[in-house]
Amino acid sequence: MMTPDPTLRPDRLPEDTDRALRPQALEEFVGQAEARANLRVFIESARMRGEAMDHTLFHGPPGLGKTTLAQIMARELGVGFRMTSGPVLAKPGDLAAILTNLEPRDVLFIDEIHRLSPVVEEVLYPAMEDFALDLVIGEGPAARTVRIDLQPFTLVGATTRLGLLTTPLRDRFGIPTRLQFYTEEELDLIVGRGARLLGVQAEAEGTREIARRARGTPRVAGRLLRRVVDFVLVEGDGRLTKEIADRALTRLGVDHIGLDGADRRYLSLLAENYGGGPVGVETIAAALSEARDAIEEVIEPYLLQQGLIQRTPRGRMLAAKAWRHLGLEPPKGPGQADLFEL
Ligand SMILES: Nc1ncnc2c1ncn2[C@@H]1O[C@H](COP(=O)(O)OP(=O)(O)OP(=O)(O)O)[C@@H](O)[C@H]1O
Ligand SMILES: [Mg+2]
Repeated sequence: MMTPDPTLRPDRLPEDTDRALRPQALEEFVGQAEARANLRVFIESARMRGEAMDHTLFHGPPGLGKTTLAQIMARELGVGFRMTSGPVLAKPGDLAAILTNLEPRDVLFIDEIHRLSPVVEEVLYPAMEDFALDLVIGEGPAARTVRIDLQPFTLVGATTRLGLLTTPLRDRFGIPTRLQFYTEEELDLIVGRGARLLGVQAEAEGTREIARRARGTPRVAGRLLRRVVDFVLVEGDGRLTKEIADRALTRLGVDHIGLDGADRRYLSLLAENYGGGPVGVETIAAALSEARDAIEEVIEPYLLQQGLIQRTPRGRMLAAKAWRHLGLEPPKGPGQADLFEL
């Protein structure tokens, strides 16, 4: 079995290899038409009023542009950008220090906001609602609460797991925005732009091939592009063609619909060990030796979107399309009948 290349996964690398390809303005940002159109209005309106834009929450699978959009928002609003993340904010004081140092109308970006600890989250409530910080001074019976005013700011939260956000936090975002997987056409534009930025001559069929196999995800498209460019330079004649893209991607274990080794291991497990399911996600995680979170956040969203698997109350099931993709006949046993009962 082919070991999946970890750098092809849409989740983050320690160092951000995406930086050079990251769009800087809303104008350059491809796709997410609805979100983009709405953001344009809210940004413009905030600018006209000279006020901080409403708090915004981006949610969706990794690599679809949440961090990118947060940075673009700050730039288009013409304000400062401060960035932190849920797990980094260990104590209420950590967040308080950041909040008291914000300039008027700044964007504060909190990544992985579903991983904020409850005591830190408490600090956010009055900050988001009233631009205020409630500090407890002293201890025991002498303790009292002092309210400190903050500069008005825009909190931008990002999460791959909307379901893990507490309701009070979720309710405080005026602009919740779900990011969708990208279409092949949109990814084609992103790959074409990337190729130009990397100074590579690309044929239309070549960028299209990468777009088709990018798992609906700009981050994956960017990584595949860089790998293909390596092949173009070393084995090709300097032009990114469909043939060299196909050869490179096949060598990297990315199949013709963009599934990588980990995706295929997931599908094969369901087919070969469980007759197509239903199988609980814990069982799948244990069998694949992957964290349950990684399965739910990284692998499954795309397989679900492609109609390769289904989520049922009793577990995950392989769809007919996945059986065919694996080159197998879908069984006509009771496993499949379950699908129609639901
Ligand atoms: N619409 C887009 N057009 C062009 N490139 C994009 C677009 N969206 C994202 N990218 C590229 O994909 C990379 C990943 O995007 P980003 O880091 O914003 O994803 P994310 O949603 O924050 O992911 P995570 O959940 O892992 O934090 C960016 O560096 C950028 O190069
Ligand atoms: Mg991000």
